[in-house]
Amino acid sequence: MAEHVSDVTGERTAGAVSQARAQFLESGAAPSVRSQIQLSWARSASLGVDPSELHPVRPRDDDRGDEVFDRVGDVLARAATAFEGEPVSIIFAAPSGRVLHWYCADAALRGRLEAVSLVPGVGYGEAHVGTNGIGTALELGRPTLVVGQEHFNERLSMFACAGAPLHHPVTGALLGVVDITCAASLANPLLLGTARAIAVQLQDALAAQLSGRDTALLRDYLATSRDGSEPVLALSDDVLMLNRSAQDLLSPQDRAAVVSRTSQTRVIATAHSFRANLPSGAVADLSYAPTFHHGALVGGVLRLQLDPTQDEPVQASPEPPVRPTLPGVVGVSEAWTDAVGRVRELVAHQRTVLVRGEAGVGKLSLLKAVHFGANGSLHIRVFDCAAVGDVDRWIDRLCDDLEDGCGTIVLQHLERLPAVAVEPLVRLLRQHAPTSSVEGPHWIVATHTVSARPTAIDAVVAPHFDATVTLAPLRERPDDIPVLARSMMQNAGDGEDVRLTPDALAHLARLPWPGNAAHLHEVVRHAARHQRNGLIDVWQLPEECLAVPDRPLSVTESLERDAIVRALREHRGDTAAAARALGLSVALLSRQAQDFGVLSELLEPPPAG
Ligand SMILES: Nc1ncnc2c1ncn2[C@@H]1O[C@H](COP(=O)(O)OP(=O)(O)OP(=O)(O)O)[C@@H](O)[C@H]1O
Repeated sequence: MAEHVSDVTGERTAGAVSQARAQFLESGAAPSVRSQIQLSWARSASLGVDPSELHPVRPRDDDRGDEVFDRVGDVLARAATAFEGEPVSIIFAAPSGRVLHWYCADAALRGRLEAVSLVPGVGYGEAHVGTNGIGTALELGRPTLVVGQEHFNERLSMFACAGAPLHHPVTGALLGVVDITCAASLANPLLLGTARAIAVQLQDALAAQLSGRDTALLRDYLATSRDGSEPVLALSDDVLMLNRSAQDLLSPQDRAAVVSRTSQTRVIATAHSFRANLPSGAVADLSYAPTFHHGALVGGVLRLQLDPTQDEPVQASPEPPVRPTLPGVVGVSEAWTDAVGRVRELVAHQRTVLVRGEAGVGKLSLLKAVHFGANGSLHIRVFDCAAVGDVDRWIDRLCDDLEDGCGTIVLQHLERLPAVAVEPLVRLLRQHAPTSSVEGPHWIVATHTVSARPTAIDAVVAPHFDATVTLAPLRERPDDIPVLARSMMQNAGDGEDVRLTPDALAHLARLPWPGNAAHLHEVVRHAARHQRNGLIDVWQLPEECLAVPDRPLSVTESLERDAIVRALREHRGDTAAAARALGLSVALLSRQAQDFGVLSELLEPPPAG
């Protein structure tokens, strides 16, 4: 066997490497040098690296090295303090070989490093400067020591460099390299062990930044999609990963449908298969394997095949926008369209109208909508009866605006009118009635939130309006709920195409909505803010939608309900695990879940299918 001459400590050996290098530069071969150096020299020569002079290049910032350095920089800085006062430098470089950071407390060494441009921003890959601790470790993907004349470039032969690559703790992707550089005369095999130990510390720091749940899911995903030929997805509540084959195969709509369909069966803690019809018309066969972390279900990995008879996914057509009944409002129920028709007609005939209904039912929205001009202008002035202040001045302002004749006066929240303002307002309504036939839009309408018991407003003020229109609560016009929810989602998506699945829309239509449209609006906005893949299914709706209590809940009870729903959702219907997470007994959790009207599907995983 040829004697390898790279024993880094021997004088005689250093001379032999020098000779081998000269031989290589002359003949292109140097059999006596260890093979990894010989191959690196060959690569350097074929890349056209100059063996005598350095030509520093500054590679473009095309890798994610800075981002990685941000995450491990503190650990590296701490490791570097161990070398304070020593003539060594610790360098971190990106996968491209671009030096990102260096620590060097020794002024003389610093000067020598600067002389060879071994400084941040400069490329030290093999393609830039030939064989060296940074570039060759990156090329080989393993710790590498390069000493003195083993450097391809003569100018670097005064150094010894030990490079240890930094790999992603889960994916194994190359993220950079830690290099220790010192004078060649100080070369020591321990340099390599030290560089490797620092790289391990950095990798541990990266691992600590990953949650155990994510790591478990990622590991299963990588194991399943190893050869990359089969479409694979991994998903949990927070993560969605697709390999290239899955990305190529699925249109965004099909992708969202697969995720949605899977979220319904993810509560099942055993591997299972199912079929799904996709928006493109294709049929997908899906095999799902759950992932566990410390015994808890965290998500799972999905292998997918499209039915071979339908292998050409068709682009799904976009969901048609909801057509508003009037500008800014939608509704299809008879109750809604009747109310709109009556208000329009009364306003057109300059009659004073009182629009009654529960809180948040859409009284003001309806009045605004009927007053939108063709040019988008709004011809109303809203006076909030809850903010009257000085009654005389408030009535004066009302009169002025009526005389201006440039719009309808809306008295919002008439039920909150202070008692002292009742009589002056009644007087105004009486005076106003005869003038309502005068040309110009100057009539009065009001919104009135009804309460369980009649109030003074019902008895004293309401009779002075020409007509009353009552807008039914949402629970009495469930047909409006899906159109309202879709329209609200179109506006809440912030430019993104976010949708509620048909199941989610149907589920929303079954809920009682004590806060009416305002309540629904709040829920839609919350769901849009927390969505991850553009499609919101029943299980991604806010906690309150997954429980239907048969009585109003107190604030504390609502918080308890949310915690129970969250835990059941997180543990995929495993009541024992959810109870453990909440510190409750299973019996108490079940009792409370029942009391709060938690959907039974959350307590019993749905069957696969
Ligand atoms: N028909 C509708 N179409 C679209 N959005 C609606 C409709 N009805 C109500 N909304 C929305 O519901 C919310 C509440 O509506 P609005 O303020 O008109 O209710 P309200 O009955 O006047 O409430 P309150 O009496 O509590 O002040 C608003 O965000 C509004 O945009």
